[in-house]
Amino acid sequence: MDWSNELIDSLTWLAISFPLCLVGLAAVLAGLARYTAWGRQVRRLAWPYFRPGRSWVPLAWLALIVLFTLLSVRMNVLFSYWYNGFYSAMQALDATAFWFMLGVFGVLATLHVLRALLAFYLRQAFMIRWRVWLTEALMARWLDKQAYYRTHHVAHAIDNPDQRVQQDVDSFVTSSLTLSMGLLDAVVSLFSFTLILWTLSGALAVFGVEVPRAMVFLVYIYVIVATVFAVRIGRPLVGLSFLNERFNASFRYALIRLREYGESIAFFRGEAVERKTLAGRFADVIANSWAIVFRSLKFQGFNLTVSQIAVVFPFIVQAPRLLSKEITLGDVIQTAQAFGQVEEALSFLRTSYDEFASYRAVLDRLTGFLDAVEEAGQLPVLAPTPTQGRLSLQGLSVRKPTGEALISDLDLQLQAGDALLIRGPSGIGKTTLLRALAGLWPYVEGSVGRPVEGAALFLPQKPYLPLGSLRTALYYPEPPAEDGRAEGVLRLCQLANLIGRLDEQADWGRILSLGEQQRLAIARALLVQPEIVFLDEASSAMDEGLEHAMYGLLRDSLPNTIIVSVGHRSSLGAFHTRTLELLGEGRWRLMPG
Ligand SMILES: Nc1ncnc2c1ncn2[C@@H]1O[C@H](COP(=O)(O)OP(=O)(O)OP(=O)(O)O)[C@@H](O)[C@H]1O
Repeated sequence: MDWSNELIDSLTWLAISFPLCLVGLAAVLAGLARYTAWGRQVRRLAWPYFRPGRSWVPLAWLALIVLFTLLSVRMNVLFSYWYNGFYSAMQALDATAFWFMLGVFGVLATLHVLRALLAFYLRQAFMIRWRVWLTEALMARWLDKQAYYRTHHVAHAIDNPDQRVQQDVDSFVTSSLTLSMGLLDAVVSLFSFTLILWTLSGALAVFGVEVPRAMVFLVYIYVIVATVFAVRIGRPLVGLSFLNERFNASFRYALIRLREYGESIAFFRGEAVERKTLAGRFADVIANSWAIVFRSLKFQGFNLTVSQIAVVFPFIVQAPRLLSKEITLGDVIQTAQAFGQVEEALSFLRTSYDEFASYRAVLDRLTGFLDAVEEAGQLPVLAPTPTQGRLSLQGLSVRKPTGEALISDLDLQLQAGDALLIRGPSGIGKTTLLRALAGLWPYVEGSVGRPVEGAALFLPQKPYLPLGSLRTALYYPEPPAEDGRAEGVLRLCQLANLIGRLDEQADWGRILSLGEQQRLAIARALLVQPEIVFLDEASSAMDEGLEHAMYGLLRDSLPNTIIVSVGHRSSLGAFHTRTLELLGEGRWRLMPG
């Protein structure tokens, strides 16, 4: 090896191999996307980010990572020649060559450290950027057209969507890069070190037959046989790794529910039942972990044995040629190194099998998420026609997901200042009618005209209080304002005691009583002054006197607003101009007062 020319040689090597690798990588990815189901899943998830029509930056960044992967292979090749020269110098007791090789090492080691640090930075920065983009894209799709809600109605509802957005995106990005660059590294190393091994290996007599370049053939046969066995031993890890994620997610979900419904469970003294549920789900996690441990023991045991044999194998084969002075000690060391590199490269499939198994599971979960979101997007929606100060229902029919009629052919007109009370026994479809009017319920026909967006307000029985201050909750979903109106409406809703705490950050959904939360929702209506307000048992937790006061306040403060209420108390009738009674099986009756 001529070290003085090496810089030029290495640059030439890079100039040839870099474009070749880019083309090869693109061809492999295109082939996988065309001929394998998981390749198509990768394309579906990755293409929107790498599409040049959007931006060239991700592809350029990836190309830079490919370049650094090639540099790493080239450095390994140089190190293998360095070992040869260094050991040969020592064997020859050549002091000049020895010190020269130490100088070469100094240059190589410096370059190696710089390359490793830069490569690390490039990879991490690339992964963070990709993760940010993909997470934002999935969050956007999750929030678009109320997919977070409507996915409950799809045929293939998904478990733990939160885990998919948060954890699986990270795993997808990391594994995509490590697996693809690992493969590239393996292929280029295979070429480079097979060449080295070819020049260093001699003939070997196998059962009396002379095999030329025996070392090259031996390493290939050895690893191919080992890989076939390893894939058979490792295959069950695919399913086990999928189950691992599922069981953990379901255990975590049970823990979250325990926290969310803590108070109800505490009232019930339901600890024993909860412990049983938790223990059951945790037992699944542990049983699966043991199954992974035992399967991995077999898998890793096999892999370790294969790698250990590979350490001594080249020495045994080359020893006779060294002893007969056909080759130098440096040649033997370089052979062992090249053998190790070829073995490692060929073993890529075998050693990455478990990571690939988890990767497939991640792909299934992420594409399952996209499927559910797309399916939710295709569910029919009854988008309301915008009107001003008027509610108009024509031929409105609402069904259960099973097809059972809840309301058939409803015609109704309400003008500004009108108020409608919807009544009927529990489970008859009152809330579902409001969902249909809001455009959330998919099983609906007919037409709805009503004020939309900020001009319509829906108040459910259990108000939603977002994270943050009380002021944020009061103005939600508008940004909080400090215009003095919040204090006024709190006073009107008999919540003056909260005025001093408007900017306090707390878990208000837990602190305030349900009645207080419902009054806070009424205060929100007073602030927003909508053209139409829907109240779904929004005063159920108040006593009759307070409910009376709140409805009186609504009517007086918002005289032109249409009020549509769902409620059971007969006293509510006084505040409504019409009553819609649901009678079951789709029948209904509209009455004055
Ligand atoms: N997501 C859903 N999937 C399947 N069935 C549903 C779903 N949501 C509601 N239902 C069914 O639709 C019917 C009407 O429910 P809805 O909540 O509208 O009743 P309601 O009249 O408001 O009852 P309540 O007075 O008890 O609040 C019920 O039988 C309910 O089980």
